[in-house]
Amino acid sequence: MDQFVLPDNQLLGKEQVETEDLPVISQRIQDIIEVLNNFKELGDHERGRSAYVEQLIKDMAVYYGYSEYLLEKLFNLFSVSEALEFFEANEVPRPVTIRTNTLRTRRRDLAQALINRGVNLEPIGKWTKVGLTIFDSTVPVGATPEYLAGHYILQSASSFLPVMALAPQENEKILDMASAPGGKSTYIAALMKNTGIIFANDSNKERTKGLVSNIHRLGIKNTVVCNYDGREFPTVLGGFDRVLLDAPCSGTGVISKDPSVKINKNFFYRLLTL
Ligand SMILES: C[S@@+](CC[C@H](N)C(=O)[O-])C[C@H]1O[C@@H](n2cnc3c(N)ncnc32)[C@H](O)[C@@H]1O
Repeated sequence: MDQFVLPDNQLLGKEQVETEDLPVISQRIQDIIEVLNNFKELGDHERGRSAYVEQLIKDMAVYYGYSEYLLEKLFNLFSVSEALEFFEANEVPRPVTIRTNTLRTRRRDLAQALINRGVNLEPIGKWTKVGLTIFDSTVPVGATPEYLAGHYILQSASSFLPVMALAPQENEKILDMASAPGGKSTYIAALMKNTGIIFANDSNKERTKGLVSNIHRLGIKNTVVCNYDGREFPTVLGGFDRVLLDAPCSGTGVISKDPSVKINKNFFYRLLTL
């Protein structure tokens, strides 16, 4: 690499006023990453590594549209190249995925029924026997007769994992402490084959409406919906075999669906008080 020189403040001011020239910024991001990966040989030791990181955060904030606040948090979590991969991945839309409701049908039968309706799909991967990825469709997947009959639920593949880790067993007593709209509770119910009992709780009454509607649509009979602040549970009811806590999150996992998370600082502050 030719010697890369960090821009001074005068040049930066000019750049911002004139254009916010994205190709220039993109090139500088690449250059700074290269310098940071081999700072000993390529870096300006007088200005130090932190000057490069500071500039990188500023450039990435402009290029990818994040607040500098969130970028700093992410840089504390990831290495520079991991952070770059994360930002790039968030620019690519995630495929729609669905989970077969095994209380109503088998994945093979569901796949065939949807293919017959013009849905282009395939199994998500070897790690799940219930998930399907939808590539495209001539019909709205949230309104097919199979959907309305509860043969599947639209659910991100990553949200199957906490339930798989919970590994609920038939006839157990399980608490899902923050459960609305019920993607995970209803998967737990399916794995328990509608036996035992699930307490599907959420502190937000309005959100429990969606939960109740999913429970009805998917034919679940082993679930009691309740509306407490999860922290009250030890005094409400106990003796659970397993407890799932899917607490409110920062939303950074759904940036590709909801780019407003990139600049939503308040949400982070609220999480700090949980
Ligand atoms: C990530 S969402 C849950 C998603 C759900 N587990 C699913 O798979 O569909 C977090 C939920 O926590 C609920 N929540 C927030 N604070 C809570 C509290 N103190 N007690 C119980 N639920 C709470 C929110 O209303 C929200 O529905």
